[in-house]
Amino acid sequence: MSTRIAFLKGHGTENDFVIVPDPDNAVELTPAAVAALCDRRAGLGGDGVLHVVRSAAHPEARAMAAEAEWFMDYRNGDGSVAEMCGNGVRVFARYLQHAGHVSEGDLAIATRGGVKTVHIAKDGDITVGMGKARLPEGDVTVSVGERSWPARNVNMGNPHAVAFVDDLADAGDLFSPPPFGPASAYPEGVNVEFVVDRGPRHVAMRVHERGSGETRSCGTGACAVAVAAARRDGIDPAVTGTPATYTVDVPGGRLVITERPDGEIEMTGPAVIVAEGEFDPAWLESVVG
Ligand SMILES: N[C@@H](CCC[C@H](N)C(=O)O)C(=O)O
Repeated sequence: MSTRIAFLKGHGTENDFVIVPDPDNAVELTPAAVAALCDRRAGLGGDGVLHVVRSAAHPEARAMAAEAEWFMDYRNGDGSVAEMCGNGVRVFARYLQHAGHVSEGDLAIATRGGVKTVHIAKDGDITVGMGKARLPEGDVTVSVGERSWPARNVNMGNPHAVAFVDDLADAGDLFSPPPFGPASAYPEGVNVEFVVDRGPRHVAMRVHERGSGETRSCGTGACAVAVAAARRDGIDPAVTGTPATYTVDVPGGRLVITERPDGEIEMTGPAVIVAEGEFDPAWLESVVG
């Protein structure tokens, strides 16, 4: 890692990120460096890192460069790599706007989960085309300690297990021990959502994220929850020919999810930049060598 590195801090429904602008992909973000940046006591603190790189400069994104100028190289707080981050991609778009790279309107962002279309609205909210959900067949179970719940396996580019519970407090302290789904269904680990009903097409959730622990929100998780809730309610837009919209409350705010008859899912929510600065070079040296 070179010595002088700029950062920003941002969040989407309080799913918070350290943003590292690095157009030429010159910063070596090792897993240890990411974990140090995300450390809430000894580092800057965040659920993950949004590494902002031009697609043409990143080996994983070069093939998408003609479609999307910028690549969201997303990392979880423990340094692991994930395919997609729904709150992250809104905050990523907000950063591009803040830095003057884009203005209000539509843009395409490359992610490991493919190119996502993003709309920055005048009112400040950001809408992301999240793609289609996959619903692998087969029952899955999520467990916390001695307790288990049946869950729905939903893939939003990344893996989710959605469990409907009587009370969000049922899940207890999601950190000790963390919830898990069966390794056979989730060989790469899983994000677990616990969900309760709040009203017609309105649910609330808690989430334990793979690689980050319990967070205040998860955008891909909210999409997985909306789809699982719709199927549970007997609603499939592909069958009815009508879009289905669910409001999903998360501990850090609210997301609105619409599934269209063609299966495409759109998520709308806020994205905020809260600070910007430069890492202290001596500190960086000490944590990443
Ligand atoms: N917070 C994210 C999801 C981030 C990735 C996830 N932890 C994984 O490993 O799949 C979101 O808003 O979608």
